[in-house]
Amino acid sequence: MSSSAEPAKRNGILSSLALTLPYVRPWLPRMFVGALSALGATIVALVIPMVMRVLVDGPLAEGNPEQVLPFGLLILGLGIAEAVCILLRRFMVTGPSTMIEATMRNSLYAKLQRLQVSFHDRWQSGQLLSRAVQDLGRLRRFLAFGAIMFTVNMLTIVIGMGVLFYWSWLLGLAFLVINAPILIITYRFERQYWGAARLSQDQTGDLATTVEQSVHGIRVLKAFGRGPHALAGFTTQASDLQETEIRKAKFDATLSAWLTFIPLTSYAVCLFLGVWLVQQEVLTVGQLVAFFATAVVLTFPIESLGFLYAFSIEAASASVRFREVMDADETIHDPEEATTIARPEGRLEFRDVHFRYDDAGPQERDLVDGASLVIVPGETMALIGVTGSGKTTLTALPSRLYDVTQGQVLLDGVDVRDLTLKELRTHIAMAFEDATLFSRSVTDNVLLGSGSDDNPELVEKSLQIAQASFVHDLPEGLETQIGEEGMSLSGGQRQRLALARAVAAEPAVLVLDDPLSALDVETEAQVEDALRTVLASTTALIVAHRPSTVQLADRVALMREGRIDDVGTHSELLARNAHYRYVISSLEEETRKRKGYQ
Ligand SMILES: Nc1ncnc2c1ncn2[C@@H]1O[C@H](COP(=O)(O)OP(=O)(O)OP(=O)(O)O)[C@@H](O)[C@H]1O
Repeated sequence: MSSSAEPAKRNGILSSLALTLPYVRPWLPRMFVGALSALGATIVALVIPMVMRVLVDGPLAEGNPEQVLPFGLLILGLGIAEAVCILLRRFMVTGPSTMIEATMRNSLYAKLQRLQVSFHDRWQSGQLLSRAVQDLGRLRRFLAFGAIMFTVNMLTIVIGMGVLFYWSWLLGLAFLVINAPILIITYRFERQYWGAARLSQDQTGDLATTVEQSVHGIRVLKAFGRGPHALAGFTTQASDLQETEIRKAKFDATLSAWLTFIPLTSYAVCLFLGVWLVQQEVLTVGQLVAFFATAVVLTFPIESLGFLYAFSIEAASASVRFREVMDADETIHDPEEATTIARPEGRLEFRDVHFRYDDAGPQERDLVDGASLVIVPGETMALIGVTGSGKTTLTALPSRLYDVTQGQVLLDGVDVRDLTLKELRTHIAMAFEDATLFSRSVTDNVLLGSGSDDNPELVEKSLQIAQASFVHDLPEGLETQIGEEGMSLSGGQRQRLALARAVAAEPAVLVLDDPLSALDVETEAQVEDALRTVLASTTALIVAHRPSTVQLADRVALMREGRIDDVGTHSELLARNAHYRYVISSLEEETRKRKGYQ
């Protein structure tokens, strides 16, 4: 999903922020105390002018300087009370906001784990990364500071207005009328700023995707000398983001200017009016001082509205972006009433299976278009077909990386959709051509699918079968941390480790999507020999791109135009199927070419 993807319909700020309520709710009492403390601090700040009025109209006007000390002490006490309230606010709010952020981040990560592969096919990694890191950080800061200050400042303004009216309703009214246009200005600001805030967050996600992709593909970029080209693309994206940030800053600056200018204008008008009222003896000097002391207290809350309003909009937009992921449909999930297979035998059946990707055009035929195939327990079935015939796609269906769009995949006669995903994936393990490893130790990588964290015998056995004993020569043996995605290993080494991982899962069914493609022919033969011993008890479906892999199999299934065209032993198919002979001869041709290169 890119920045051009349709963002969720724009809600109001409050309803967007309310999307985080399930995570905020447990902490509301504490945050409420925090808000009360902040309000306490503000009220204390508002009381100080009142004390000053009494001081000015009383002891100072009457010429009693000895009474100034108690007033001074009172103001000092009020100052201390204000500081304590501010401390309490921080204490009450900081912990919850970090807890909320952590809970939301964990929920997001858990959701990403649950979401089907087709979701990840559609969404850019940077968009997910920026939501998990940047948006949630923004929400935390808003909850810890913005939300409380916004509420308190609004309350301060309302209470302060009341106090201004108390000192002089005429001055209060003048103050209110002159400041009223702020409402219209902030309304316009919200409309402009919302779009820019969302755009900037999406562009940040796009930028993160670009960084991620270029780091991931750094070898390709370097090998093809495309670094400068990638940099040019990145620079364009970065300057798009910069432009959006400048637009935001302009909106922000315009609002702040109005929020400074309008209250100052109102002070000037109120000053003239106030002096005149004092001359008319409608107001005392003390009341006028108190009015202005109160109005000064309101200066910061009014000015800060611009910044806090922008902050709220950004947090609201971040909250919408978070929910867009959280609300994504989980199309592949556990059944309501799951069946279980206590002792799987490993009979795998594709029964009239159809599948098409979400982005397939309506006129296109199904990519898997009525495939039927039975693999009996302990059998090794090779799957071959011309490139693009749908072999990889078919192998993704048994473990429900994608769900069939019609038909059934059955394990021991049970529809795979009737098992929990956890159980299904303990029965069926996969190894892919593109071997993905994690930045963890060799042991952790091998045991990833085994359900055990510590099983040295199993690790050793699996490594032997996958001909991956090279790991013992790594600097720290099995405890060596593998670089990100196994980048520190060769392609063939990575594939062998991924194969060891699939073997260590000790599944009833092993699905191997051409996991030996990066191996030299000799190593492949050794792995195949070792696999034969394992596969004797395991049902296996192996996508084959080399004739030697086909010979490992008990039978071969030929895939053609989305169907299983023929099934038989290698020699049977060679004898009776012209298309099979064509596919095999192209595989032989490819293998010859590859050998020529080696
Ligand atoms: N995630 C996806 N979303 C949309 N289309 C896809 C996706 N993955 C594969 N395809 C399309 O499905 C078709 C079949 O791909 P698939 O990888 O299953 O074929 P294959 O027989 O394994 O090919 P090869 O032998 O080259 O590995 C291709 O045309 C491909 O473009």
